[in-house]
Amino acid sequence: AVLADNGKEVWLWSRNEEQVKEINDKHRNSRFLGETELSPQIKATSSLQEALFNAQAAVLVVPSSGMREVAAQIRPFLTKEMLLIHATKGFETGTLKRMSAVISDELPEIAAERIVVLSGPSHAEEVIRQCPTTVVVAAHDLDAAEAAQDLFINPYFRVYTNPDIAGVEIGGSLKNIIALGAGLTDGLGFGDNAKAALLTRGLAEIARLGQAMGANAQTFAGLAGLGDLIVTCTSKHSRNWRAGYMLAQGEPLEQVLKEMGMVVEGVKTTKAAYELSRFFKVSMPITDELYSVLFEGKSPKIAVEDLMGRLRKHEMEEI
Ligand SMILES: NC(=O)C1=CN([C@@H]2O[C@H](COP(=O)(O)OP(=O)(O)OC[C@H]3O[C@@H](n4cnc5c(N)ncnc54)[C@H](OP(=O)(O)O)[C@@H]3O)[C@@H](O)[C@H]2O)C=CC1
Ligand SMILES: O=C(CO)COP(=O)(O)O
Repeated sequence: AVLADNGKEVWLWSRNEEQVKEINDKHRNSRFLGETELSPQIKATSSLQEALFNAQAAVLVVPSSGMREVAAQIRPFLTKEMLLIHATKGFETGTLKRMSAVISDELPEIAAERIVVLSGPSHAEEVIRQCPTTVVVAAHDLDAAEAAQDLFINPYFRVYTNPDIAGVEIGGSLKNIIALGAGLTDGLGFGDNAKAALLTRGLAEIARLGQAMGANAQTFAGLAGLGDLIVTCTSKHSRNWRAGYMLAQGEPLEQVLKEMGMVVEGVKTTKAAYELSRFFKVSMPITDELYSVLFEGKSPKIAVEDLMGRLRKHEMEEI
């Protein structure tokens, strides 16, 4: 919608024929956007070849679990000049790779300089209403970042550049763990103090792992770090927050995910971060407790008690 508002011809690709038909015939995507009318400049297709024909840029936004498969599928239709922008938040299960690395694996002929990450505090439900939104585009190459900035920027969608791809991907992914935790503490009826504690100490462990993985600490104070953490932990639009809230009501994880019907990246990301924290030998107490709640049946209330009862320490201590 942002690209169409900027006068671009936009082709959406979907594997769902009914969705394609609805977008083309009625200019609506009712499953995700209700009655909102889409610009007629947005066309849909179930053919990747058609979607990518003569394209200046491809924007990949499937859930992290589908990124490798979709990147491989688009390979025959890419040109070297095309900009590859992704907005997916998460790591690949098993390999623990960031999404830009998964894309590079599958598209070896695309120069790393053409890969751009778009991230930040941006719920689709508000962007479609043209609510003022700020995001960041990260690329190794400033020209590529500025080309992506040019495509998206407009009076309601402000786009900053940042050279730190790792930091932007890691910040956007790890905040979903803390958002699950924020939903849990809200669901348990704990107040604003608990939420502020979770965000602040959550950001500390996000930055700790991020720096160990080669990211710039400053990125975590920016839109892809603190910004996205705030929007996801404080909004009812957030699927991760909602999933945490439902878990606190005692609903089993499988049922929560089924009811949501949309991706809750924080679940897989908790497992990935749990493994990454051990690989990089970084302490992530909130992630550890969430791992126990999600995958080991620990009671959320006991998890909070255990976090509060940890050994006393200095606020700036590394471990
Ligand atoms: N929604 C938001 O506001 C934001 C989302 N993101 C990130 O974007 C990514 C996608 O999120 P979102 O669109 O909200 O997720 P949803 O679950 O709402 O939608 C996912 C869409 O991707 C399709 N899909 C899933 N896997 C594949 C695949 N292998 N091949 C083709 N299509 C596939 C699904 O199709 P089907 O219905 O057929 O399964 C569905 O249409 C996530 O990483 C999320 O964190 C980032 C910023 C904001
Ligand atoms: O990343 C998002 C907003 O920036 C969307 O968060 P959820 O996936 O929790 O809905």
